[in-house]
Amino acid sequence: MADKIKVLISEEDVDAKIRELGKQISKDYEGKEIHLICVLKGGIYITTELSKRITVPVSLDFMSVSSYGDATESSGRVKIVKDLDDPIEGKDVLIVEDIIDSGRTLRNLVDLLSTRSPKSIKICTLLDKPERRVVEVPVDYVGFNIPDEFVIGYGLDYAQKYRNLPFIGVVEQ
Ligand SMILES: O=P(O)(O)OC[C@H]1O[C@H](OP(=O)(O)OP(=O)(O)O)[C@H](O)[C@@H]1O
Ligand code: HPA
Ligand SMILES: [Mg+2]
Repeated sequence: MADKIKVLISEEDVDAKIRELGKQISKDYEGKEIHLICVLKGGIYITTELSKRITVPVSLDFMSVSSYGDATESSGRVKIVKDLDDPIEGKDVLIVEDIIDSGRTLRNLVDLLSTRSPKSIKICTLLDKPERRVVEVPVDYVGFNIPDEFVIGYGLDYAQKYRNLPFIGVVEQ
């Protein structure tokens, strides 16, 4: 049976917010270059859209980490599935995520990448669930703060489905 999906944040609102984030980031990094790191798989949609709205020079790399698998709760462990292709030494790194939930994925990632001598590391996330935080993460750019609900769309999956929805939704049980 098809799942019933409720829209939480519309396509128009997501698009407008990403444009806004791109504008702010372009202003904050004026005169610099940004090395964007997309956290696969969830971060892919926001990364591509956001990068199109950034007006300073951008380079792009991908990292794949996984803590959820097909479950709806973080296992607490973060596995590196694919490392970056390029060194980040001396670069202004901006990590791009779809969501921060417990904070474990980004905490682990920031700790790991910090050992590689980047010039700076900042974080941009489309969604944040502050109520769910288990470990502290310094978040620089947030699209939307959302309540403690399991969301899908715009990169976010439920058992690997629904990443391709152009809005943020909730599966109604
Ligand atoms: O703050 P946390 O509790 O760590 O949760 C957030 C992370 O969980 C999801 O990724 P997931 O590990 O499910 O992999 P995916 O991006 O490939 O779906 C999401 O895309 C974030 O990366
Ligand atoms: O709410 C969520 N939805 C999908 N994946 C997730 N990973 C962390 N939180 C979520
Ligand atoms: Mg992810």
